[in-house]
Amino acid sequence: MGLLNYSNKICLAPMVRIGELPTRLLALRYGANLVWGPEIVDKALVGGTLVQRIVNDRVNCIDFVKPPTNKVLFRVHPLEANRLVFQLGSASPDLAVQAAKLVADDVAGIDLNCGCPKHFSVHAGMGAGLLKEPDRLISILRALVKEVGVPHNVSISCKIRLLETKEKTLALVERLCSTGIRAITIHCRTTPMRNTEPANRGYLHDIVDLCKKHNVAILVNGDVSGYEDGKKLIEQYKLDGVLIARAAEKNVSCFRSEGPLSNRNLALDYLKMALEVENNFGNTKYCLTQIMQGAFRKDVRQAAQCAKSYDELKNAFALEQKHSDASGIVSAPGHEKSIMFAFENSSKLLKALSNEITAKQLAASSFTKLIVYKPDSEKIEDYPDYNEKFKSHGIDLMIASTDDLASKIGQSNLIVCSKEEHSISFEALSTHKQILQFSSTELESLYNTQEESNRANDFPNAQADFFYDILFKKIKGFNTKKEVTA
Ligand SMILES: Cc1cc2nc3c(=O)[nH]c(=O)nc-3n(C[C@H](O)[C@H](O)[C@H](O)COP(=O)(O)O)c2cc1C
Repeated sequence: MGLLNYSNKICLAPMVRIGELPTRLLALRYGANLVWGPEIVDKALVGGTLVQRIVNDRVNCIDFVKPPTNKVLFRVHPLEANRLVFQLGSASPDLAVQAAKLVADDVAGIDLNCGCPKHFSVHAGMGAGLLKEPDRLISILRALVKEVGVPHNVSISCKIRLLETKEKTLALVERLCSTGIRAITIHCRTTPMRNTEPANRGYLHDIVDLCKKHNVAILVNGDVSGYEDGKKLIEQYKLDGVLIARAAEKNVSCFRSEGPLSNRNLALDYLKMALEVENNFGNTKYCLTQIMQGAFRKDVRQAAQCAKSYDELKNAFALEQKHSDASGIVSAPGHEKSIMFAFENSSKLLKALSNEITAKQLAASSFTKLIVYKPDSEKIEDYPDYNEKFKSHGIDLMIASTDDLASKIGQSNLIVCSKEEHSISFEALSTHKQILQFSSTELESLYNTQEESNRANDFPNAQADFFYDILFKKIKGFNTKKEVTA
């Protein structure tokens, strides 16, 4: 999967119950760069019967299920590729390695929880219990790096709390940096401190300097309220990134650069996402009722709280819609619109699109922003600089990377994407975007035609008509249609 790049990242912190798939996917859609899953203890994966890895075609996910009940322990979506960190609870190098190996090929990072102050964790020598036994903590990290990180090409990290004194914290960080881990998250509170006490960043600069000296990424957690605050802290303390927990628990759209959504709109997005990925009903109800607090009429909240099935949850929302039209979350395209192209071979596509006819057609359909998704497999140098060409038609050209794919999908009014790229079409469809899909064979003919035509200087020619006909017919019609597939 390739090692994680932790630099300049605003991330969803690990949270049991909250950090299941719907929250993670929404966090990514709203702009989070990386997402941590909820802590799962090693024994849940390897104790008794081994967890099984199952490809779930129905929701296009990988499920880790526990026989004999086959309860889903962890569900991973392809949209999380390169951006998902699995958090492990462990007190033993052997168990940690066995458990981490089971998920290593489906996640980008594995993080050891060394900060949970809860009795069940500390009592078993896990979480903050590890801070009291640094030798064991170090041996777990070394084992994870050697036996999982290196062979599976997955990044190993840990999340710790401050110790009682600056000297003790720095001494521990120095030891952690020598284990081969790639990142440390520091929750700026000591173990006895409750979350209601303000985070202590008093000597954060020293911790940052130490990590930088060892080339280990440093991420900070504690009282980060959202996108703006995160960016400010990254700059102020020269951090690699920040992790946001409670602010995201309350409203996961805190990752949006343009500010959070109202809890009403968020609740609707959450329910739709939970349905799309078939999230466990009990978990959906728990997360949803948290989001709904104070944001819905009392009778609606009560109906949600009493719901025993997804149908009953939907009925609760139907009750709400009697009072207000909640369909406003599917934003109507305004005057200025964005179009996004997302294919595996986008540099070729951009070359094929960069002709006068395309630019004029896009401008005629009021598109002022053209977003082209650059998959990780392509180099930015492969993208010719067509900015001026499109600019002369009043269109801003923007190249989006995997990191900001979800947020760019969120900003687009129409998404033209590959039929084979399920994660893109999933995100586009679940955000209720207009979507137009082409297969790679259809596109291939466009590329080839364009290359021939370039040589003959007569683009587009008759063979490209197929693609262009469908594309522009649909683009022109897209205001009135909800979903478009070629
Ligand atoms: C509901 C909830 C669940 C949490 N679960 C985890 C967890 O699984 N692993 C972990 O390392 N920290 C967990 N934490 C702690 C947070 O990741 C974070 O360290 C803490 O809340 C401080 O960050 P904040 O001030 O942004 O909330 C949890 C916190 C909350 C509120």
